[in-house]
Amino acid sequence: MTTPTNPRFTHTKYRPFPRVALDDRQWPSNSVTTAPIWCSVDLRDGNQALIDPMTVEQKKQMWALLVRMGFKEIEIGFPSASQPDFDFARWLIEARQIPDDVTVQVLVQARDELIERTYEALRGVRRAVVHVYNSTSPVQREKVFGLEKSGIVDIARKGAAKVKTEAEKYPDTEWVFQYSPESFSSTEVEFATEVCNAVIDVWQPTPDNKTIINLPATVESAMPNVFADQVEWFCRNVDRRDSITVSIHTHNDRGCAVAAAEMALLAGADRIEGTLLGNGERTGNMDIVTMAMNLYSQGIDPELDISIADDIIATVEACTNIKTHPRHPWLGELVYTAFSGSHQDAIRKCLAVQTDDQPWDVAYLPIDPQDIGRTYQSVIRVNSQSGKGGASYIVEQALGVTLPRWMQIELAQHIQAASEREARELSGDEIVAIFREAFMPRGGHYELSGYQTEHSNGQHTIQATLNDGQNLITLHGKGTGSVSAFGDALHKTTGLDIQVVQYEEMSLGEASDAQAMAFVQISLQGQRFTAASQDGDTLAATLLSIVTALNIAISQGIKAA
Ligand SMILES: CC(=O)SCCNC(=O)CCNC(=O)[C@H](O)C(C)(C)COP(=O)(O)OP(=O)(O)OC[C@H]1O[C@@H](n2cnc3c(N)ncnc32)[C@H](O)[C@@H]1OP(=O)(O)O
Ligand SMILES: CC(C)C(=O)C(=O)O
Ligand SMILES: [Mg+2]
Repeated sequence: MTTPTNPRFTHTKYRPFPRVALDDRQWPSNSVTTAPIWCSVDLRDGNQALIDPMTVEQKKQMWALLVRMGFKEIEIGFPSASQPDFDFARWLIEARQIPDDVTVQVLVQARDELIERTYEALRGVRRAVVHVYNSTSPVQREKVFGLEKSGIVDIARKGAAKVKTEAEKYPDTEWVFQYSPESFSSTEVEFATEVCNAVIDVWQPTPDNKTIINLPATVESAMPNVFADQVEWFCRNVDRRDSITVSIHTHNDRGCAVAAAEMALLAGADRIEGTLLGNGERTGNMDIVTMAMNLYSQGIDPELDISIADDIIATVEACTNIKTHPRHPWLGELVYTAFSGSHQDAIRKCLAVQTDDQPWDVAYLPIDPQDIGRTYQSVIRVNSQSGKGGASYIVEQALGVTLPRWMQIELAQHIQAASEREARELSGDEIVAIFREAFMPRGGHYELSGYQTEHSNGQHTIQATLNDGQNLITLHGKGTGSVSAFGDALHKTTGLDIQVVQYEEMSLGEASDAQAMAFVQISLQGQRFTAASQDGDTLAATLLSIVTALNIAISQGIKAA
């Protein structure tokens, strides 16, 4: 047993949440196949949790983003509680900012004067959801409200009645009523259902005129499977199930808000409330972006435009003053980045064979980062944990060629040494610079000034000119190919026994002025030297790369005769 440093760290003062009696639960066998009705509560629940609540200007910015993303239901605030919320509602209505297919929603406590003010804020709106709530859990009943269950039912029933009678004063608006038994997940499910049934009895919804019943995990206090049981129990027992939209509103206290909302869909819910990137009270509201991307990555249309990921992050950060964690699911800066060698190797190999007409199937990348505007350049980043795949990928992207495997191994050694020396990540530019410095150094002992080749009777001959900085040296050689003929010519001139161990040449493009790239590894006095060269002609590129490899060898102490 570990003795905690702080003696107050005592688990025995907490109790497990009681399970729901639902032995024939169905939800574990269900699947989610379509997106739910989404409702953004960024402008209300997200806003009420901020150090500095949004100004009207920030609310306008957030509103524009939510509409652009395709939200059809947006909770715009608590207009009876604050003047900015009231003013924002008036601006939306008077400046005709609400598209025909978007419905605004507002929250209000079950208190008469607040409900009246709420309708004033909404005067003239085409369609709106009036969302009324009161708390139902034992702790709220006993310690906050000091009421028996009947008193709580009474608040709900009276609030619902007031919502209904006020609505009648504004007959030109299409009103939708929503009720939340706040702290639903911490309430005995039988009692929560009883309170909702009392509200339903007041509102008398029909299949053509539905009421929204929103089930909040105001504070997440149990595992998501317990929440799913509560939702399934509720859906089975609530009155007029066909006349209500069952909505879910989870918070993230245990880190499972998305999981709980997903399981609630399995359990029969129709609608999900949440916020972008999960801003909200304490650990936040359910993150709609994460849940929508979870659907998307399963081949389900999320019915929200998340392709504008960077705009979403920028707007949320500008309106909330909260930074996005680099490992935030789906959208964080690092979530499509691999530093480790084996991941980079797998990603590179999978990307090389992935085509647009096949289902996405790339190891370590659950979706194509390009779908949300991320480039493959940011996918592979290199530090001391990286192997040959990562650095090669970056050089290949920069040069437009595929490096031969032996070249990748050589490159990896240079990169590993540099990243360990620097003790940090190497940028793409640095990696390309290391490649060029190691394998394509400029200058050197010899410069290839020109060459001519001939081929007859199966034999290749070459005449080449080298400049050693002082003299022009003409060399002659023969062999079974131009490369071996050049090796022979170098041997005769320098006295060095140069064996071309590996070489590969490739074209860099389709156009007639295409550049060629050659990679070569020579063996000399028991050592290997690797070089690369680029030229308009493949043979020239190869000969240049041999001269470069020879120059590298000389620069490392190999002496010409
Ligand atoms: C889980 C959620 O997110 S719920 C939404 C929470 N959001 C907010 O509260 C943000 C906006 N709220 C506010 O600005 C203020 O609370 C206001 C303006 C609405 C009301 O302020 P106040 O009149 O000072 O009341 P306050 O919010 O402190 O509520 C306390 C009183 O309302 C009662 N009350 C609280 N919630 C409710 C409710 N949903 N329905 C009915 N009565 C309620 C309490 O029992 C308490 O009554 P008491 O004064 O008789 O003891
Ligand atoms: C008002 C309700 C829906 C709420 O925000 C909550 O219970 O978390
Ligand atoms: Mg909430």
